[in-house]
Amino acid sequence: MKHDALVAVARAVVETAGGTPIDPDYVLPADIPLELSGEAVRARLCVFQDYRGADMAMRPDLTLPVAQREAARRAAGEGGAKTYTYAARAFRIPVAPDDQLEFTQVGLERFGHEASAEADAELFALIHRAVEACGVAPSGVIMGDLAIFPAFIDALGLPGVTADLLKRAFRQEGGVRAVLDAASRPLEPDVAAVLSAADPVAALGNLLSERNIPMAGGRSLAEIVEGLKARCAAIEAGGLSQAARDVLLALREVDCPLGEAAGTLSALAETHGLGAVPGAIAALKARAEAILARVPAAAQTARFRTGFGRRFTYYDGFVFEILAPGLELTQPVAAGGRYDGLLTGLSGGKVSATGIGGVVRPDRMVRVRRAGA
Ligand SMILES: N[C@@H](Cc1c[nH]c[nH+]1)C(=O)O
Repeated sequence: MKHDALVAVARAVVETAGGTPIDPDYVLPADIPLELSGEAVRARLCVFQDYRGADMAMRPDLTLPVAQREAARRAAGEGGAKTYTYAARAFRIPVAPDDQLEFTQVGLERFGHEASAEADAELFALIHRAVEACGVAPSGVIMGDLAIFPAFIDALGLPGVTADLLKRAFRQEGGVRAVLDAASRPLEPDVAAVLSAADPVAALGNLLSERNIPMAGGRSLAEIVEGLKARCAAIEAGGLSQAARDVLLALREVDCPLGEAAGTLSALAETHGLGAVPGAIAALKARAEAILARVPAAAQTARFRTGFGRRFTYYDGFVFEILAPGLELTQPVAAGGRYDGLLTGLSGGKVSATGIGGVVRPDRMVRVRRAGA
């Protein structure tokens, strides 16, 4: 089957969820994807300036422009539960020579439906079915839950600044380790001098250029200064106990078959005497059971990783990627997850509604099928 035939097959599966077809704005104000993409996607955004000199971006996915439309619809006073389906173009600078900058995502976004283990499992099963209908047998599924790490942080009862710093650090690869290392030693004198300067952002810029240190990772100087201030506050608040460090390091490492995830996390919480985590773990357990009931093959293919889920920072619960033979780990054939806080964020707090969605990538599935033929 050629690309367009796979698009049609995937689309037919996705449309069994009902809903309205949509093809929203191609171009977004750049700050929306810049703020809501994780480092990996942020580095791959297609950004340009328009005639006003304003930074704009080609949509890197459909979730953002669809959610933007939905936030506007709700802000205009409309409500209810809504499902949108699409087979539409997205734009990212390729990670590999065989990926294209412009590619089609076939998927759906659902707003205002009850958030539950069943709803998560239903969405995952639908996307999994779309992959299978395209003739691709998933070689692996990676799942995460963005609610787990914050629940452990809250249960540890850390000072507020430290807890916030760690929750933010979790969103970056290697971030938690860096905070744990940094929280145990005082700020380097030249960094402390930057923070006490009249204009810390300018002082940081000078320090970096004096030392010939390039900017990497897509963060602005102002964001780096914010991070340093938070780190400073966390150190002043007493850093982290050895017990807290042990839990967080162990938590970060959890990578196990989906069916074992809840047990592994409960054991970790119990070993460290953390009483307040069971709610988040029970939600994970119910979801894992619902997924394994609907997609029995996931018992062999699906793994849970605490540290997974950083492609977009709008995710705040269940998140997954489906992998296929012959493609890199960075090239999933399907992905999705829950983002119950996104509409609130996009509307500046004017509206709120649950959100969940997922996509498949026919361009990658064509290559998997060709390689297997
Ligand atoms: N937009 C995500 C997938 C997704 C859709 N809905 C929720 N998640 C991506 O491109 O990876």
